[in-house]
Amino acid sequence: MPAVSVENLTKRYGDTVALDDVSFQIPDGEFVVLLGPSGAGKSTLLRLLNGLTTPTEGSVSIGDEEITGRRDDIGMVFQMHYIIETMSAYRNALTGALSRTGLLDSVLTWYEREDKLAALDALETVGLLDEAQQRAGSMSGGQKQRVGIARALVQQPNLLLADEPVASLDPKAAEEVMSYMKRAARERNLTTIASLHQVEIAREFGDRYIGLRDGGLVFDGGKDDLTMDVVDEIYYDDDSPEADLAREVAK
Ligand SMILES: Nc1ncnc2c1ncn2[C@@H]1O[C@H](COP(=O)(O)OP(=O)(O)OP(=O)(O)O)[C@@H](O)[C@H]1O
Repeated sequence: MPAVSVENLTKRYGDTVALDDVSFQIPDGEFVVLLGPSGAGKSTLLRLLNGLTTPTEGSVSIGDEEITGRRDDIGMVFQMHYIIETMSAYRNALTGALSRTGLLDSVLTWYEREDKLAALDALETVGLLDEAQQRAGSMSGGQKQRVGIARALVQQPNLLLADEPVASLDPKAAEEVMSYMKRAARERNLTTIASLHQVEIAREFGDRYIGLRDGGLVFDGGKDDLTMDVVDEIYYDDDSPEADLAREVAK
């Protein structure tokens, strides 16, 4: 059974078709990169996968369960990391256990021993064990994003979703963050879907690529199939710097 099944998924906002009859299946443990210009529907798809919004038509299933609302077993990493700057990396990672612990317990700092171990384990996975007690606010953008990944891992997700996780980082930090995300996914056989603007980084990390344009699926394939023509097809009338760079890299 696939880890994720998307069947004829359509999302309309009034007259806007944000996602148009999209279908695909993702096997367990695959690392999928979502590509597409601004407005293509990437965030909408991630929000549907996370149960943050409901389909107009079609369905999304995790394993054999159709998603009907927000779920605790789906980890999310955002462009803005939303970590708490005054807390240590460790305490930020621990908040990933909130879905199991409950808000009151977390405020009173009653975490289970297994959650504490999970937080340390997750920090180790993202290369921040030595910085566990460092105040998150004093960390670099890349380190903060790695704390965000650790927090998502503590949630013990069955699916990891990342919406433009490295868009606000310089290329070196972006590559580092993606390396750690890939490592986390590999080590835990964690099915991951990450939307990325930077095709040069995408090329390095994806097992598979899904290209969206105007809400429709225009590409679904591996690295070798991600040719210049395909990139042009995905970004056809987008003249943003990211799209120009994408074409440059695909040459
Ligand atoms: N809540 C909403 N209400 C109305 N329209 C929306 C809403 N969310 C998304 N849209 C529209 O749906 C389309 C797809 O948007 P979406 O944010 O999914 O694209 P995207 O590929 O993630 O773009 P970006 O890279 O800029 O985030 C756009 O036309 C957008 O304006």
